[in-house]
Amino acid sequence: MKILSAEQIRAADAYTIQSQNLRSEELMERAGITIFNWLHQQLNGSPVTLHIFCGIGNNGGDGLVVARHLLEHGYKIQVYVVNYSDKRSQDFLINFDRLKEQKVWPEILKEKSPMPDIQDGDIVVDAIFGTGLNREPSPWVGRLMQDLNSGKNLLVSIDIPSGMFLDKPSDLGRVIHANYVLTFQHPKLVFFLPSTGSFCEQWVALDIGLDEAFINSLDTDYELIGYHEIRPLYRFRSKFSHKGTFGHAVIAGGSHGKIGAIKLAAEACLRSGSGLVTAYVPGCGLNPLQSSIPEVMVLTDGEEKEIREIKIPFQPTVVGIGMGMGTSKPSLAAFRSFLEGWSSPVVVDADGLNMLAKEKAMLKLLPPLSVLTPHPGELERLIGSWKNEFEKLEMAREFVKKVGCILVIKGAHTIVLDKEKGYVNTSGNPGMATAGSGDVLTGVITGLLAQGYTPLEAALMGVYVHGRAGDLCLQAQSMESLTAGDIIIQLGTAFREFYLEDSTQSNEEEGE
Ligand SMILES: NC(=O)C1=CN([C@@H]2O[C@H](COP(=O)(O)OP(=O)(O)OC[C@H]3O[C@@H](n4cnc5c(N)ncnc54)[C@H](OP(=O)(O)O)[C@@H]3O)[C@@H](O)[C@H]2O)[C@@H](O)CC1
Ligand SMILES: Nc1ncnc2c1ncn2[C@@H]1O[C@H](COP(=O)(O)OP(=O)(O)O)[C@@H](O)[C@H]1O
Ligand SMILES: [K+]
Repeated sequence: MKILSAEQIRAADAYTIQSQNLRSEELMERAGITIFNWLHQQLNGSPVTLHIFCGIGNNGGDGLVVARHLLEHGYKIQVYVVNYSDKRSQDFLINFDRLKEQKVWPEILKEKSPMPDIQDGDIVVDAIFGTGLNREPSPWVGRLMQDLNSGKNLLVSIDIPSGMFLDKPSDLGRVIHANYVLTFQHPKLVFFLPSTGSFCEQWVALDIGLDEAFINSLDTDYELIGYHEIRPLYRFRSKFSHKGTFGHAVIAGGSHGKIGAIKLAAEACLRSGSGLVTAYVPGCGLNPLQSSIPEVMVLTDGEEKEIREIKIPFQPTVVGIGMGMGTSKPSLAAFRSFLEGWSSPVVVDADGLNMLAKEKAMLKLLPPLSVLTPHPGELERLIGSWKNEFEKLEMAREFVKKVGCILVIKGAHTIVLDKEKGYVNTSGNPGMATAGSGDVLTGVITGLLAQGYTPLEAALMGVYVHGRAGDLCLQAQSMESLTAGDIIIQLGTAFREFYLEDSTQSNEEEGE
């Protein structure tokens, strides 16, 4: 699903009005009714009081439409106009009059107005600012937002939490902390970034009939990926395939005390369908690997405790490298000389990334379209520090263009970047913040590359399937107990869902 910028949202809005021959107030009515229907479905006529805070633009206009429909369906409402400007929009004014026709006179809140009386358990609907925010809210509006945030009320934001910019950092002291964001048609990038995402606890994208053909024609910087985007990439196996069809992956790394990283990555690689898997480890890895995963072949370095040279006596399809490897001078030299002699995409993780950060000249040795899988700490070592999430993404995009790689920025919503686009993943859960889960991801991506998926496909499918396997773990256990090994076990079910016609996946429309 495409993630639109503020400008693209305005364009889709304008295009829809024109192509469907609508008046803008009719689109607002449709938007407001859609929000009302969602609320009505959840509340089912409950006697709770809803306090609707409206700005003076179109987001406020939406709030007024919602208020009118709530009233018509017998809900108890209190409506406020947060009067931060005199420039009321046309459609706001139309709906302001319609509400007054229903004998509702909203309370006008100004700088010195006392905070309205809201009882614990009442619901607050936030329609103060939408996508038209173009400067910081003034301090008194910020204070009102803080008061609303500190109450014991469910906070439902229309379109976006008020005070949040879509394409630049926001002053988070002046942003509504929404329990639910009822957004129009497509989710916004800020819902998925760590700093702003925590202000959007759950989001729901509501279809208001914006022209999807037009939206599909837009070239967006970001896309959301879930089951429906990944399934078409899935390749069914032909009846006459054999293990040679699915490649031979090498998982290289490990050092004394860190052979487990290779065990996890190699097993995940195998369970993602690589025909053959060989682990390349220092001598101390031989026995533990041979006894724990007999399906995986093992090659050892002459050294016992760390890798000092990487000599692979056959031509592997793909190499995943760096997990638990350490960054000592001899290991770095081995990595460098491996890259000098290697020309097809590699998957680099963990200490492989740290070595690239230590000796940036090695980045030039990376074969084109190699997949790099940093967590935030590794990313910072690679690209330098950033002031905010937007700068981070800009810097990461620059890096991708310069190096010619695919970058998998790991996190709650992992973002896969190639030179064209960013893909925001929707699967996964905080239970996956556990030792070794990144090693599993590297194994999965390497296994997919071994089978012939392109590097971008392997990164996208790998990230989605890894998160999905993590989510499946929670059907039988808790976030606390989840281990990286459990994720490997669930890979089977996660892949199997691609065979099923009617999967129950629907995380595109609703997220947390
Ligand atoms: N897209 C769609 O498909 C649909 C969109 N719809 C709805 O429209 C919403 C966008 O509405 P919007 O453009 O009127 O802007 P909104 O956020 O209400 O702000 C109002 C005005 O406030 C001003 N202003 C800005 N910052 C300020 C500040 N800090 N302090 C003071 N003033 C400030 C600024 O005007 P300015 O003063 O700069 O001229 C701005 O124009 C969108 O989120 C959705 O809810 C639906 O109705 C239909 C379908
Ligand atoms: N809160 C979270 N929600 C979803 N996925 C998460 C969360 N925290 C971590 N993960 C995932 O778990 C993995 C952690 O990787 P990493 O930090 O490299 O772990 P390790 O180094 O222990 O292997 C990443 O794929 C990341 O996206
Ligand atoms: K809002």
